[in-house]
Amino acid sequence: MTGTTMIGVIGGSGLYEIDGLENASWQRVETPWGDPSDEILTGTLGGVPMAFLPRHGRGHVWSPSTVPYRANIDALKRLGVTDIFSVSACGSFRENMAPGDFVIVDQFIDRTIAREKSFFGPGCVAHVSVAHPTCERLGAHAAAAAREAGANVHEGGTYLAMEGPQFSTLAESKLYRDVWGCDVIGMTNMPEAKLAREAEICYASVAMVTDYDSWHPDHGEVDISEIIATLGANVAHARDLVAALPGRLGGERDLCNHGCDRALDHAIMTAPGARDPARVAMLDAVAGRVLG
Ligand SMILES: CSC[C@H]1O[C@H](OP(=O)(O)O)[C@H](O)[C@@H]1O
Ligand SMILES: Nc1ncnc2[nH]cnc12
Repeated sequence: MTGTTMIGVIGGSGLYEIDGLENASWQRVETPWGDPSDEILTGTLGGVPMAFLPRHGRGHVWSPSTVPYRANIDALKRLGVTDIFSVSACGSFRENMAPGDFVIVDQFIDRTIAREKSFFGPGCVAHVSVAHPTCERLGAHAAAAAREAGANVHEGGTYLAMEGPQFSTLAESKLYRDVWGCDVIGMTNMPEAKLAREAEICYASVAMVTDYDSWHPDHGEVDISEIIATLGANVAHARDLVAALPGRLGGERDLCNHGCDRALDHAIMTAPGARDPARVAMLDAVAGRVLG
């Protein structure tokens, strides 16, 4: 065993709080990247420490483009989170991935264009691999927990991350489905997953299908009221999934067999003497393990 587990849950549309945490309190966490989306609910569940952050803030105040992704991941790292389960609503490009189903995403195509995507930059340059952008081990736990929660689960799927906030045109929807082979679409998992990798936190993405996007001949345009109704009907599965996580992960953890927790081992390019102390100071939580 190399350390203790702390589970982080990022709640997406429809999931703004969770129940059942012992010693629960909402905590304000300051980061060098600004304020996170909201205070973070911390406590323990089944004896395992947990932190819950509503991605859009309570009351849904942040749009997909304005979610403070860097502050969110930094704040979770700062609290000691080792394993993030991201919960999101998504549209589906596959007939068999029906509204209400859960997809354990394992690949992304990042089409977002207006977001800060890295903690690194001038003064401290780093390049991590995101060839396999989610943690296989955590994804398997997410799939098992979702099944335990009674959801219909698809293990594996490619998520197209779009900028939004508008939904896709019909031509875009067909391109993503027929040409690019994507399975689901959403607006938030990028750059979240990339930042989690830079912060050496294992990351799994649980996408709850709310609609068929616009490609489906029998479903027409994406209708937000239908999305909200589907979310309402499925949020109980998401809460049950979260409740099943501590029992699956346990309180102690080994090194990640996927290497997520060592992603920065050989990633930093800037020579020690050439690093900008101000940038290095901002990386205290995210990259303190390798920057010292
Ligand atoms: C409510 S429909 C569009 C909205 O829902 C998804 O949010 P999240 O990923 O946080 O669950 C999608 O990405 C859009 O932001
Ligand atoms: N069809 C869709 N496109 C983008 N984001 C979504 N979130 C839920 N449904 C979506």
